[in-house]
Amino acid sequence: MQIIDFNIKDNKLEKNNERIIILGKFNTLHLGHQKLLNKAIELKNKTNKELIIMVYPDFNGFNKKQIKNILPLEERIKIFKKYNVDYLLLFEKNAKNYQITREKFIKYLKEKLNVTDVFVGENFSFGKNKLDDLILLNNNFNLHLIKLVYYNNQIISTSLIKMLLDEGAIEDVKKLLGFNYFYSGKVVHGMGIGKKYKTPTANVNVNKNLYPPMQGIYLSKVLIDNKYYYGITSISNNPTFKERPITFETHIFNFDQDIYDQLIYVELIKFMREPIKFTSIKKLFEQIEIDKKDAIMFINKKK
Ligand SMILES: Cc1cc2nc3c(=O)[nH]c(=O)nc-3n(C[C@H](O)[C@H](O)[C@H](O)COP(=O)(O)O)c2cc1C
Ligand SMILES: Nc1ncnc2c1ncn2[C@@H]1O[C@H](COP(=O)(O)OP(=O)(O)OP(=O)(O)O)[C@@H](O)[C@H]1O
Repeated sequence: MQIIDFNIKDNKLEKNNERIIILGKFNTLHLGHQKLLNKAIELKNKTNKELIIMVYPDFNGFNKKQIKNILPLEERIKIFKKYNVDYLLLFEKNAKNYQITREKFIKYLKEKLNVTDVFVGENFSFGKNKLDDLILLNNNFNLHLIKLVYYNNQIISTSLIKMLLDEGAIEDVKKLLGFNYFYSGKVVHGMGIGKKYKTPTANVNVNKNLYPPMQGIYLSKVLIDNKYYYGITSISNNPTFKERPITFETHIFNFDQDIYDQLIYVELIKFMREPIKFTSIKKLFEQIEIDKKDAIMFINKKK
């Protein structure tokens, strides 16, 4: 997969291939996005045309701000590679790119990228004028307008999933994403307190662009070296202790290997409770023992 930084003047791709493009921001990959992607891949396989997907990076070029996404760009790249997408068109939100007219953008797609087919959801628009935008696309390409995917009468959208994450509604998030919300990163050293209380935790250095869920204690599944383990994850600023930054740490069940510096994936399965400010470390670890029992009970029920 080739990553192209959008540039209206450059980015000329070879003419000998016709191409399909999926237009949107794609800040994550929810069930609506997956429908679009699967339909476009069907056409790619049928026609041998190459597939381009337009995505927004984790950066807002207007105010130079980092954006927090449910899937930071590096995770999205891994997924699009698995889908065999040929090109990722990185479209930075900045004044220069936003000044480009729809007509110029369409000309660029046709002449520079040799696009013949465009996939968008029914709610797609370049700006405010949705109907006009769709007519314009239809006049210039084979337009594949994909019906929106709903959950409980609500259109699935990135914004809706972010709202649910803010509430810790991790099980609903899974229904909209089609996969467990997860984060990944290398295991780093913590304070070493957990070990003393028979609860070692894998602290993960998460991508700064990750959109976090509500702080809390979650039942989780951890992927290490292609093998899954259950765990309990604490995402909190550890209110029992003074001025600790937010940490992402997991006590992994039935596991005692040294994994410092190793890349792990942590999938959140169930919200268990909110973090509590305990009056002593002893009380905190008494509660953690209860959490372990609750988690094991739940895991055994699932099996
Ligand atoms: C299952 C679990 C539940 C936790 N619950 C809380 C909590 O309610 N309040 C809190 O201040 N810290 C909580 N923590 C975080 C602990 O403060 C943290 O694991 C401990 O300070 C050890 O940190 P270390 O890994 O840096 O040594 C929890 C951790 C785990 C694994
Ligand atoms: N629920 C959905 N079903 C089908 N297609 C969708 C759905 N939501 C978005 N799309 C389409 O997927 C493409 C990318 O969507 P985009 O990421 O821009 O929107 P979104 O997920 O609704 O995000 P936001 O909430 O930030 O607007 C667009 O073509 C859009 O029309």
